[in-house]
Amino acid sequence: MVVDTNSARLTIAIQKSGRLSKESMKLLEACGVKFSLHEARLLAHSSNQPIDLLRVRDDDIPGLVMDGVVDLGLVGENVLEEARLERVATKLPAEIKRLRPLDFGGCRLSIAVPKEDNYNGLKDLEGKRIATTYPYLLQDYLQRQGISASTAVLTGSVEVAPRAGLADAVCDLVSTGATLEANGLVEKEVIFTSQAQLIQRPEPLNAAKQALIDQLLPRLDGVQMARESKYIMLHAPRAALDKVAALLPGAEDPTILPLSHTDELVAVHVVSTETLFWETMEELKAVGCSSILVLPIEKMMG
Ligand SMILES: Nc1ncnc2c1ncn2[C@@H]1O[C@H](COP(=O)(O)OP(=O)(O)OP(=O)(O)O)[C@@H](O)[C@H]1O
Ligand SMILES: O=P(O)(O)OC[C@H]1O[C@H](OP(=O)(O)OP(=O)(O)O)[C@H](O)[C@@H]1O
Ligand SMILES: [Mg+2]
Repeated sequence: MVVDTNSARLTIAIQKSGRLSKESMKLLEACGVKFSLHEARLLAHSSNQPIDLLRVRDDDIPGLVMDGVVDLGLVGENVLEEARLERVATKLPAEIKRLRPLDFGGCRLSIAVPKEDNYNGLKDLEGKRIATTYPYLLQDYLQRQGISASTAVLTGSVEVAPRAGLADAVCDLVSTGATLEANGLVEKEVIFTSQAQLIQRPEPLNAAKQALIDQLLPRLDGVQMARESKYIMLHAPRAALDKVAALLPGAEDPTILPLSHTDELVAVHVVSTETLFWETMEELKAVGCSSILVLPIEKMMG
């Protein structure tokens, strides 16, 4: 199969099955791009937009975008930077355009050692062997820190390497830390922090594709902004409005509405760009607010 990048159809590469797949699909759907997916199919056509999805292993996404085989890709920064370093080292094209950071796939790449080790700092890794799926990111970091250590490259089950006698330490992705803990490892150095990114191939796109992207990006911003925002409604004592405004995080220009049954209370409606914690709701109640509602927002446009 050859994807025709000169056609009017925009091609987007996403992870077929893994940590980023569901969120990638959800985001595109929230932007109004519909797909009816056949699980086994590599290429899926959108039913309402001239957009095709190429579903591949995440490791292949940076190369597909850098080589101009697809127009856009959704991929973790860790995989992107690893591919970039590898391609620079092997003199392959490594340019991409970064369009947007995405609000999912947050994790860090960390060096961890067995919990029984007496680790006192990076110098303890000198001359050691570190198991990782990210040899270029790891060596780039070690070099900058002036440490010389060897790498054992494993594409999976990195965290079992020390117990299996394959390495002294690991350099692996961490989110909650549960995987490290379950394998008797302790996180010592964060070498890279990552989240998913929307990337574009470096050459300019034809007018039809560019028009699609120009429509897609504001939608994507609207979806991401809406996810972080809440619509808050409450009744507040007129006399406490200043205190209420100070308590509401990231809330600008609240709408103040009169209530039919009382002059002392007013209804306040406001979009807040930050999470409203229980503690803040309790403080609002303490200054006399009642009927406090926090609602999710689906879409936003300025
Ligand atoms: N625990 C985690 N929490 C959040 N994001 C993560 C976590 N682990 C990995 N990620 C992000 O999701 C990406 C994909 O992770 P996943 O484990 O699905 O990859 P994979 O096993 O390499 O999949 P593939 O089969 O596509 O190669 C990672 O490269 C990283 O950016
Ligand atoms: O700190 P934690 O929350 O435990 O997450 C870290 C784990 O998550 C990822 O693996 P994943 O669960 O995606 O499975 P994989 O081993 O198949 O990649 C990553 O490779 C770590 O092993
Ligand atoms: Mg992978």
